[in-house]
Order: sequence, then structure tokens, then C-alpha cells
Amino acid sequence: MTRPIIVTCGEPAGIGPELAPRLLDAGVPFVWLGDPRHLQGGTDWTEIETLDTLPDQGLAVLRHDFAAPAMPGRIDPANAAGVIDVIERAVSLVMDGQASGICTMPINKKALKDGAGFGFPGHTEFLAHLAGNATVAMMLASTTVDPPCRVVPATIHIAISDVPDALTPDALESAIRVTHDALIRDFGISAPRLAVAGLNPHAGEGGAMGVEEVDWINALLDRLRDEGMRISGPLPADTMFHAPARARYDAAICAYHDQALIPVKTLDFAGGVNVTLGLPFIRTSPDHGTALDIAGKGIADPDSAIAALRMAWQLAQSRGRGA
Ligand SMILES: NC(=O)C1=CN([C@@H]2O[C@H](COP(=O)(O)OP(=O)(O)OC[C@H]3O[C@@H](n4cnc5c(N)ncnc54)[C@H](O)[C@@H]3O)[C@@H](O)[C@H]2O)C=CC1
Ligand SMILES: NCC(=O)COP(=O)(O)O
Repeated sequence: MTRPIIVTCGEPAGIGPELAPRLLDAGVPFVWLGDPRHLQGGTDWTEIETLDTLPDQGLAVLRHDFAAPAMPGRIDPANAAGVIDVIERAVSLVMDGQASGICTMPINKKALKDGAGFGFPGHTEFLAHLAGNATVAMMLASTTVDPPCRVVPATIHIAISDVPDALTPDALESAIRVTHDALIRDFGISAPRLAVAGLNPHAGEGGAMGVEEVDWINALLDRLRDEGMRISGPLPADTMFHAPARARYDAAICAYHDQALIPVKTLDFAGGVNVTLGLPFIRTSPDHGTALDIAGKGIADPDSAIAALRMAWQLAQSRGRGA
């Protein structure tokens, strides 16, 4: 029996519902979990009752009724609880072995907070919670550039003013270890090479532009290198993402969200995939958000979502979860 990937609907007013039928181009078994009222008119879909058998053509829909229909571009707070419930249901399906992984369509974090009191800044933190407080990391990975650009921010969805306090030795070590283990387990890289970005311009330039590198980052990386990990850094972040620099490492561990995500979204916005590392199940997502400004206009590029679905399937296969 083939166990499909669950694609969660994401924000009903965003581009997730119109991307759903485009995902058939990925050529992997998947089921869309959401309210069929939110799909665009003319979508070829079939409701399924169980994940055992998928239709020969069109979109397989596992129905999840929401409180309200959806208007592209216009968030309805009444639907916030449904978005959260769908993520929880997808996790249940994958945790009990009915599905092989999850590919999430984007959510609007503020809408979930305002509409349903959602207490998490994103999927990453919510999925870690649902998995029993798993220690996770958020990786954004290119799929169409060579050498690849894979980035992991050691602090994620927090204000920039909170970064210096949140970037503790424990947080950086955790991001490094989770990434190291995931590159071996899920990406088949037996001896991963990691590059760690400094927090400060020029990685602090010996304390002339910030002290975190000399105060503790150097010592942490030395300790991990003594264990045998292949780690370079702390490196100046502005010069570690051009192609010859990327050829020297398999993933970059960054200090904060934008330091990590700007390079991958600039190099490969259409092919970027978000992968949650460290979960007991596979979860991927496109790199983009809800794109409310273009929702319903039929111009959303499906490539990142397709890449995310394909990667979910590949990673599930590598964990022996697909069939
Ligand atoms: N995994 C997730 O659930 C993610 C959710 N978000 C959420 O999405 C919302 C909007 O975030 P933004 O920063 O505005 O980013 P965004 O990615 O939604 O949009 C940024 C720009 O890129 C364009 N764009 C995005 N995806 C596109 C596509 N597939 N084809 C063509 N153009 C596309 C949009 O039209 C917009 O001009 C926020 O609430 C944010 O939290 C953002 C990133 C990931
Ligand atoms: N900017 C990336 C992002 O917001 C993805 O967050 P998540 O919902 O995957 O945690």
C-alpha cells in the first residue's frame, strides 16, 4: 500500500487552494486536506474517505469542513480554527502511519493569532509542540541552484531586537546538532560540512564590531570540532553565500531569520523548500507565504509548492515511510 503525503490547505484566502490542483504535476501520491468549498471553481477533485485508495485522476480531497467559505485575498477570522485543526489532523494521520509525510501550504500567522488565539509563531514551533516538544530546526533549501543553498536560522520567528539574547550557546548548539543529524539521516550526507555565520558584521572582526564571536561562538565551535564535526566559522555572513563559498559546505547555520532566508529566497524563490528538521515525521512547505495580494488571480507560481511536495516524498522514501 502506498501511503500518500498529506497537503494541508493553509490559509483559505491565500494562494494555497489554487495551488492544490497544480501539485498534481509533482507526480507523487498526495491528498489535499481542506474544505472543498475553498478550491477554485472548475477544479477536478474527488472526495476520499480513507487514505487507502486515491482516484486515478484529479485532486484527492480529504474533507475538513470549515466555518465559512473563502474569499481570495480577504482573511475571515472565522476560518482560523479550521486552519489549525487541519494541521493537527495531518499530524495525527502521519503519526499513526496512514500518511508518509506532511506538506503544508502557507498560513497567515497573525490571522491565526487574531482569529483563534494561536499561540505559536509558525508551523515549525507548532509541529514541534504536536510532536511532544521535539527539538527542531527550520531549514530552507534550494532545489534548482548549484551548489545548493541550505540555511538554518538558529533563532526563528522573533523580533530582531530579541536576537542577541535568544542566540545563546544552547540555541546555536541545538541548531548545529539538529542540522548535522538531519543531513546524515534525511539527506544522505555521511560527513556533513557546516558553516556557521557570525552574528555581527564581519563576524565581529576580532571584537571590533561586536563581542559574541570572541566571547563564546569561537569556543562553542572549537568544542564541536573537537568532537569531529566539520564546521567552519564563525564566517562573515555577507560573503558566505556566493557560489564558490557555498561549494565549501552543505548547510549554513545562521544567527537569525533574515540572515538565513534572504540568500535562499533570492537565489531560488521558485524552488525553495522549507523543511522542519528534527521531527519524528517528514514536513516540508513552499518557501513563500500566503501571497494575499495575488490570491485568486491565477498567477501564483506553483513551482516552490511542487518542489516541497516532491521533497516530502523523497524524504519519506529515505526514511522508508512511503510504502
Ligand atoms: N510556511 C508558511 O506558512 C509561511 C507563511 N508565511 C506567511 O505569509 C504571509 C505573507 O507573507 P509575506 O512576507 O508577504 O510573503 P509572501 O511569500 O506571501 O509574499 C511575498 C511576495 O511574493 C509574492 N509571491 C509569494 N508567493 C508567490 C508565488 N507562489 N507566485 C508568485 N508570487 C508569489 C507575493 O505576491 C508577494 O508579492 C504572512 O502572514 C507570513 O507569516 C510566510 C512564509 C511561510
Ligand atoms: N519565513 C518562513 C516562515 O515563516 C515559515 O514558517 P513556518 O510556518 O514553516 O514555521
